[in-house]
Amino acid sequence: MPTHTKYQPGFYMPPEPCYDWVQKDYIEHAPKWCSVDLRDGNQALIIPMSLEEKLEMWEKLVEIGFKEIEIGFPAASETEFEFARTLIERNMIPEDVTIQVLTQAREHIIRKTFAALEGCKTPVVVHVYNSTSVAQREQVFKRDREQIKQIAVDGAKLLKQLTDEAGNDNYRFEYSPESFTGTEPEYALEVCNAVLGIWQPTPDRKAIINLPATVEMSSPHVYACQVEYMHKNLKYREGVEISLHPHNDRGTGVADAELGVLAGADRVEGTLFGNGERTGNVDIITLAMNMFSHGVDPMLDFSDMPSLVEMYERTTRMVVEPRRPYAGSLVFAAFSGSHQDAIAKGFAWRKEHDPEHWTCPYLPIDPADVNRKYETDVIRINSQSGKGGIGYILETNYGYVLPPKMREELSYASKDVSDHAHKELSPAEVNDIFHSRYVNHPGRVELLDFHYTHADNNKAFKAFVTVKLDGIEQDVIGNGNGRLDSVCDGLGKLGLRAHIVDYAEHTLSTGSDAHAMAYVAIEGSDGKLVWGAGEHGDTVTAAIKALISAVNRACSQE
Ligand SMILES: CC(=O)SCCNC(=O)CCNC(=O)[C@H](O)C(C)(C)COP(=O)(O)OP(=O)(O)OC[C@H]1O[C@@H](n2cnc3c(N)ncnc32)[C@H](O)[C@@H]1OP(=O)(O)O
Ligand SMILES: CC(C)C(=O)C(=O)O
Ligand SMILES: [Mg+2]
Repeated sequence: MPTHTKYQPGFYMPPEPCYDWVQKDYIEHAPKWCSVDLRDGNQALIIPMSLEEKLEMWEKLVEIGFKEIEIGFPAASETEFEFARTLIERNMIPEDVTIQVLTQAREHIIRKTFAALEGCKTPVVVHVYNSTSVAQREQVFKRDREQIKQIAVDGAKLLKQLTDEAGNDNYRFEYSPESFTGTEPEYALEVCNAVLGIWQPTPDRKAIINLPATVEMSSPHVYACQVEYMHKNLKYREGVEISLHPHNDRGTGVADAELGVLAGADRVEGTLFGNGERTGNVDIITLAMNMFSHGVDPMLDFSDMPSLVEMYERTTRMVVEPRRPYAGSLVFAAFSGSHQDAIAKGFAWRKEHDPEHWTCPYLPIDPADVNRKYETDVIRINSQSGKGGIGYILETNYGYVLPPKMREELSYASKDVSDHAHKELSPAEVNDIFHSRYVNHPGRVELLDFHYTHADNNKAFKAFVTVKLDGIEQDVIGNGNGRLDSVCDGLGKLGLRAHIVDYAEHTLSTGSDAHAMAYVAIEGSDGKLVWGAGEHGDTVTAAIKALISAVNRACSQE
């Protein structure tokens, strides 16, 4: 039987209070971003990307606007090494993009890494790491604090030496106390300061100290305190960029990054859609779009999310789950009635009152900003949907503006269909339900012909109507104050109930043929409303057809 008693918190709070970050309410400008898709993302795939796939992903990352990209772990495999060589030899690295490579703090691996970089003229970050956590010191390296610090120092020295030998002043350095979150903060600080002592960074040639939540071990506020402690105590702070590298083991990688930036970090390493080891690296798309939704320019372009999802799924063989923030197929979808109603009203309100800003209920951003479609992605119909949604679907897709009470009735009818079929209804299916129930509805009465005379300055109408009633042709004359009224009178003379309670009409602005739509409610034998709709090229015919549809439906209910 599994028991929680074998677990205990494995993290360490800083030795001094570090809570300044609490007083900041949002991130005011974008941090430096570093994509680690081609390294941390790639090393966690069932089948790592091929050279061609890495190249395609690289081009997309550049297009999105990443200025720092960890391209791989060149000592890991031939593909990784070749990828670095390909970018360099084919001059594929834009001048304003810095490539970054990862190496363990081991001599032969560092040397191989430098070999992969030979001849690179554009800026490079060489990123070296060793684990500093209590668990790894004891269990993996079996070395004490001084010895572990020495691994970092030796690695840092070798990076500096090889860079000096090659005369590469376009190289900068990054150090990660890997498993930082399982390391005592004061010890992590000691190791990082020892590394910085070797590199002696300056504001002109900054070093990067990366603080990975290699395994996320605590609530995000603890990580924020750890980051703030490093921010306040690191030596050479003016010459150091503090970088975050959250993973997502507890599901709060995004919160780690956001609080870590508030706590003083300058830079964030992460991946598209949170790809990466185990539960993934922090999702840079979510971080960037969270800023965007606060009105802050994230300096990354995610304006075509569907094509990004397509490229990512193809090259990594991973899946973007439907509820992945800003990107999943369902993240803008409203099935439930009250949400649909609020969104439809929000759209209308924005159009009329404040087209410049986005305050729509239930939608944190405008779906169009990530190339998602209002027509298909937002209001979707199933058994949880309501009249607001049905009205929106029919209006936006087909131009039908149903009277509110009719919308309500149609929404219950659609709900029923969806409930019994156990499926979502497409706009076309909703339209079919609408047509088959209401529009030009057949029954006992069929309109064959009509014409009018009018008198008293259009205040009195005489309708001459020819119908087939139960298959027998009949002529009837009706009088009334309006055209429809006079037809009602005529139908009444044939013994049909045709007392109009509600009426609406409009022309259809969409489509090549100009059409008219009319909606009529008459009182049924039980006093309830019976609706009908008529669609025709001519407004008056549409109205009479709507009336006859309602009459036919009322007859069939008697
Ligand atoms: C949290 C992270 O994402 S870190 C990045 C992890 N990514 C990867 O490891 C992917 C690429 N790695 C690889 O392809 C391989 O690990 C290689 C080619 C780099 C090295 O492979 P190997 O030589 O077989 O060694 P391996 O990686 O298993 O490491 C084991 C040895 O290195 C030591 N070691 C591991 N990491 C480090 C480090 N950062 N610094 C110094 N020594 C290290 C271990 O203590 C162990 O030492 P031992 O041989 O004395 O027992
Ligand atoms: C190499 C380091 C930065 C890493 O990927 C991690 O600690 O998660
Ligand atoms: Mg990582």
